[in-house]
Amino acid sequence: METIKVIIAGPRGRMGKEAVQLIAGQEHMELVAVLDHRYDGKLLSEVVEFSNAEVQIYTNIEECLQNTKADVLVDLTTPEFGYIHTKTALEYGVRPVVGTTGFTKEQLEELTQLAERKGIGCIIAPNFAIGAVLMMKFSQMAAKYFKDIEIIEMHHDQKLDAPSGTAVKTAEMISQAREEKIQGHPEEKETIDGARGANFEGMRIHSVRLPGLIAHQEVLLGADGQTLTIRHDSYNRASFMSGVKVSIETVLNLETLVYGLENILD
Ligand SMILES: NC(=O)C1=CN([C@@H]2O[C@H](COP(=O)(O)OP(=O)(O)OC[C@H]3O[C@@H](n4cnc5c(N)ncnc54)[C@H](OP(=O)(O)O)[C@@H]3O)[C@@H](O)[C@H]2O)C=CC1
Ligand SMILES: O=C(O)C1=N[C@H](C(=O)O)C[C@H](O)C1
Repeated sequence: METIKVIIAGPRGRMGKEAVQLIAGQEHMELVAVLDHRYDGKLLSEVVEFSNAEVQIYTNIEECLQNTKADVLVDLTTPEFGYIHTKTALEYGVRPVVGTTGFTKEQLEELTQLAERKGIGCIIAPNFAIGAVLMMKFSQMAAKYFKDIEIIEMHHDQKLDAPSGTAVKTAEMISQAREEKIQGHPEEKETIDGARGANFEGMRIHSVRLPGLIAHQEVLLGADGQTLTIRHDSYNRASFMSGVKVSIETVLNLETLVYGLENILD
């Protein structure tokens, strides 16, 4: 297998650090540069404690892409910059693997069209953990029989986007198996704004943010006299790394944008 040259954007972050370690452990992958918004020209090992990655930090994405001739850019940054990085990478013919969440529907559509036009692969995966993908698929299956659904996503309090990318993807997948439905009492009133959560085609999404949490989600499905709860927990960021690895390998063989890890797993 040929060596896959990888750039990581956001290498000092919680996910980015884990991804740097992942690449270091792969014989068929090489970290050729990292993209940050600080420490231009320094080595990653100089700015991240316990890192021995002797790889250059770039703060300018175009310079980074031109100088490194990478195959794949892994983005683990913020909704604002993740979108810019993905778009720029596609324009330069570098395949993005994007874990960053919080993109709008319009941004996803635009990136899909750009990848199509360029004829190169891109993977945007709101959740790289296999258990989370199964939770979404099981919820979609159950929605055929249980039409009333509430999603409770629970994350650490440093998270920028709400609802989480996983919750949005779950709701989108469920909506393929269930008609839009008004839930709860048709005349219910919120006496405190937001009490019933966000409304996605009648499904309710509740976002919890607390220190101590990492990434957790429950999908509650109700029917006459019974409820079904489908829950997934990530207890560390290593839980996401097998999905990052398979995405880096798979994106090389794609010619379009794929949104969701469920679309590339066997
Ligand atoms: N798909 C999945 O399975 C998962 C996705 N995520 C998503 O990944 C993203 C990152 O999460 P997490 O690691 O927890 O967040 P962190 O805040 O820990 O990391 C983000 C990193 O990006 C850096 N950054 C900010 N702006 C830029 C920029 N312009 N260029 C390069 N780097 C930049 C930040 O630097 P600084 O701190 O100096 O601002 C920080 O080091 C989020 O969108 C999150 O929702 C998270 C977990 C799993
Ligand atoms: O910010 C996080 O931490 C996570 N973000 C992703 C999301 O928004 O769904 C994936 C996972 O839940 C962790």
